Amino acid sequence: MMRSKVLSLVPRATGVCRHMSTATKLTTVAVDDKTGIATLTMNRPPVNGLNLDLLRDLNQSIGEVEGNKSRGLILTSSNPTIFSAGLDILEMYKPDKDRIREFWTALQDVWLALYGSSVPTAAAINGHSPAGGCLLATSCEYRVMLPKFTIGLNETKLGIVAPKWFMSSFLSVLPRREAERALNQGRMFTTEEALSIGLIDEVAISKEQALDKCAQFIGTFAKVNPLARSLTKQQLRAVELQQLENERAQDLERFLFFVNQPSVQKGLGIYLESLKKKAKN
Ligand SMILES: CCCCCCCCC/C=C/C(=O)SCCNC(=O)CCNC(=O)[C@H](O)C(C)(C)COP(=O)(O)OP(=O)(O)OC[C@H]1O[C@@H](n2cnc3c(N)ncnc32)[C@H](O)[C@@H]1OP(=O)(O)O
Repeated sequence: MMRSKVLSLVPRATGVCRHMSTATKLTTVAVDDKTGIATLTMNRPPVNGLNLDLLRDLNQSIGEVEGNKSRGLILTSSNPTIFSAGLDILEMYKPDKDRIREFWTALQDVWLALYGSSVPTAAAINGHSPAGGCLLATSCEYRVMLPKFTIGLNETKLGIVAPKWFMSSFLSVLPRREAERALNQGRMFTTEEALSIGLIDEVAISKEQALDKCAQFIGTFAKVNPLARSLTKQQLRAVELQQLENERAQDLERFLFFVNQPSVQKGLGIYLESLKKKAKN
């Protein structure tokens, strides 16, 4: 039975799905009654750009899943072609000085909550997943992706630098040599390339199949003691988590200094223009 207010009932393949969150607007959490697995869906048109509001909602939803004793968390998108376009560049371009602090702090919070989540996590990557999208996906323990999309940390291509903790998630999935090369190149991988290098674990032909495969992964822990499993995961991830916890303030100042450099602002402006021109053509 659900432990928080049930707002609506929606049948799904595996069982009855109960939508729980939803004081928030940009994310929803639906818990499958049969499997006990929560699906957290990002829903910020047009591209699930991670702005302050979406980050806050993500953080709240992850907290909700932690709190409601779900058996696992599947992260996905309501957009049929985009998992997440990464950070909303508009938050970083000509930023408001108070809001950008809150923005970066909210991103730190989301990473700490997702990478350090006590429940098993999986990403059903049902669309493109650049930069911050890849950060979210690689913070999960398992990734299933649909064909003909791309994923990667492309920061260097935008003239920006992925922070250490972005690299930590990436390095928890890829061998160091592959991660280093891809980060330096700002490389985006196709689904097929991502599978062959190990950046994703499986390919699915539909979102439904991706969700099922994620649920199967989470099901592999059914006979493992949950406390032992979560303590094991958290010990394995403790160094990276603790590093950001210890350096949060410096990390924020580093980001602010970097992003406010005139050359970085100019580069972000040019990149935004190129995205808009592409949309017009
Ligand atoms: C030392 C440490 C220091 C720290 C230094 C700082 C470190 C920061 C780390 C940064 C991490 C990041 O995530 S940076 C973000 C990186 N993200 C990207 O490069 C993704 C860019 N976007 C894309 O590639 C594409 O949009 C893609 C996601 C594939 C979807 O393609 P589509 O053709 O479907 O859609 P588009 O037409 O391109 O986009 C639709 C609209 O959304 C807008 N849009 C797309 N992506 C956007 C984005 N990320 N932010 C804002 N707006 C975006 C477009 O401009 C369009 O706006 P209109 O024309 O107005 O409709």
